[in-house]
Amino acid sequence: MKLLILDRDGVINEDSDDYIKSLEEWIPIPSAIAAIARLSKAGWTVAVATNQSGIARGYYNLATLDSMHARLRELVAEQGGEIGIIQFCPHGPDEGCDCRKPRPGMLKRIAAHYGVDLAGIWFVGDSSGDLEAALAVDCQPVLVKTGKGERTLAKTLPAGTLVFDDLAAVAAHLLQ
Ligand SMILES: O=P(O)(O)OC[C@@H](O)[C@H]1O[C@@H](OP(=O)(O)O)[C@@H](O)[C@@H](O)[C@@H]1O
Ligand SMILES: [Mg+2]
Ligand SMILES: [Zn+2]
Repeated sequence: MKLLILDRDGVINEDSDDYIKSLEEWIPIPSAIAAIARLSKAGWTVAVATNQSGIARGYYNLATLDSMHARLRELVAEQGGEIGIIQFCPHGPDEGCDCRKPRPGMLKRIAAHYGVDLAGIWFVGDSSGDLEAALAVDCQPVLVKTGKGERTLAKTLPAGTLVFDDLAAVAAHLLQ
């Protein structure tokens, strides 16, 4: 199974240090939407694993989060593709859940959903926590320079991390 797992904020859509608190603040990266559609049409399953501590912080609610994900699905479908499972962690940093990246709980749930092993599956993110979550379950850590990616690139990266400008470049590599 060709499975690709994506972080959301900073990879699929623009990120903000003030969180993405409303549908209006959810600004897709156009080339990322096109990349997801291209991958999907080429037989890839594209899943998402996203930290959404803004829920626990009271910045927005589940209905708002669902509206962002409905919009994401709509935009990809308009280009003939589809998004697979979207896993999110609604918890705050102090709740000790197993799903908040850098813990790999969401990646494990995605693998279980599709009945696949995570070893070597690419997980594309913009933050250190994404890369650490990947390593925790033997996924291939992939950093993109969009979102917080440039900031992450300025720090020491885990050995073996692949770096691409953006999701479109990741898709071009996978589809070459
Ligand atoms: O990149 P993904 O995982 O899709 O989502 C990240 C967001 O949930 C937010 O995560 C927060 O981190 P804290 O949760 O406050 O540590 C901050 O980095 C925000 O800027 C960011 O929008
Ligand atoms: Mg991110
Ligand atoms: Zn969680």
